[in-house]
Amino acid sequence: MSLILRNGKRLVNGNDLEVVDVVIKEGTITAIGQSLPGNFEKSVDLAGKLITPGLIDIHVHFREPGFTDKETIKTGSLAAARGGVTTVAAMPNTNPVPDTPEKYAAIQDIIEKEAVVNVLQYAPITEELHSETLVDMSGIDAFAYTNDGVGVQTAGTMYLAMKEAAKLNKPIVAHTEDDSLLFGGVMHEGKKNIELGLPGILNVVESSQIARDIHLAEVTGVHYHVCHVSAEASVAAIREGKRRGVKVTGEVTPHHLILCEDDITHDDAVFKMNPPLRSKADQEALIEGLLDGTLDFIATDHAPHTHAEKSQGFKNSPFGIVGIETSFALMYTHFVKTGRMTLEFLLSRMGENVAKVFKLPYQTLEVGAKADLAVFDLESNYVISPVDYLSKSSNTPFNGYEVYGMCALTLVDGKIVWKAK
Ligand SMILES: NC(=O)N[C@@H](CC(=O)O)C(=O)O
Ligand SMILES: [Zn+2]
Ligand SMILES: [Zn+2]
Repeated sequence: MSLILRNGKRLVNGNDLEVVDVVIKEGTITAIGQSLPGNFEKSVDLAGKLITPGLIDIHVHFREPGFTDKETIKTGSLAAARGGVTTVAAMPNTNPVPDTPEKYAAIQDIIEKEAVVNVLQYAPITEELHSETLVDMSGIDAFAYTNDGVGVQTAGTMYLAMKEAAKLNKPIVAHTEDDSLLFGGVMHEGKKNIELGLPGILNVVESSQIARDIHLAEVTGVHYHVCHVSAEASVAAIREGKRRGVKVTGEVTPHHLILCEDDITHDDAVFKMNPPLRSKADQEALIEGLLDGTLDFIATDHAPHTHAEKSQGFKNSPFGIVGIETSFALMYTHFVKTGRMTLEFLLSRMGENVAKVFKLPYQTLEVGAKADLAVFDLESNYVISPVDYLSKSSNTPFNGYEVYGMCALTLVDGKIVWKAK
């Protein structure tokens, strides 16, 4: 099968683009250039849209096995394709938790059969995510280990996990949340929770565990990666850790970069996620942290829940929002269109930098590279609408937002896995 994508625009540097055709044969890019001659079995006119290596989202919940009413590996990966995301990493807070080689292999089997994009599967740090017994890390050959969904509550367990992961040269990825500081909180402890009369979640719930873990990472030498950083003090702790030479990295979500507690209009669980939307000052610290390299990249924490589950208000609904279908458009609209970052910077933080941090293969737009590609329409706007989602769930406060940067086409291994109508 030979395919030519005509009249795309690739990034040269900053925000500068140049018109190119891209030829793909047997899943590989075989030519890039202007007005390329030749006969091809299939030709697609990109009409001046951006063509770029596919995005990587290192933090998603695909809910399989166990919670397939919220999402499956099939629907989650279709949603990824619609977002221009060609590689994802799925969290292990499934049922069962993949805490044995057999349970882990069972998920790999589903991925092999069902996934339309590249899906990596995390293994947990402890059995049942319970902070007690470490999984057999050498027996479960995952790219990284995490208990995302819950924090590792005891320092001793985290220390032993880090020692083992360091020995295997694998990262420890941490959802940082000290349960003893939670006091039943459901949203950020700030202004809005008082206005709405809801119990708050302190910033130190997160930042104190990050501080603990950075010290443990320093003595164990492990690569320690922090999920969904939300608080100013957390950014400061990571910045200081990096300065001391600790192998610490961090991610930030589009929702924590774009929203803060002031944007919560009323008691609606569409605004409920963990960690919560924090103060304006926290939001600004996250943006600064991303811009200065303290936070290494963007990940969505795509966390689908059913409409029924999310219709129970802040107190009773589960934490989490979807994000994989809208991450590029939201970030492009709010940060590149407004001049706060270049397109080059954004794409690196949604692709190349993620690959660098986790030592994953990264497909550049070059002859000889595997054709994992995304095409984005930067010129026209559209309204984010739940009826368009390929995800089973639509729980996000961004429904109704007007954005630029719709994904028009996605290819994995040279095959079209998403094409906008
Ligand atoms: N982020 C969330 O609010 N929820 C996630 C768990 C998590 O990422 O901590 C989920 O699994 O629903
Ligand atoms: Zn988490
Ligand atoms: Zn998560």
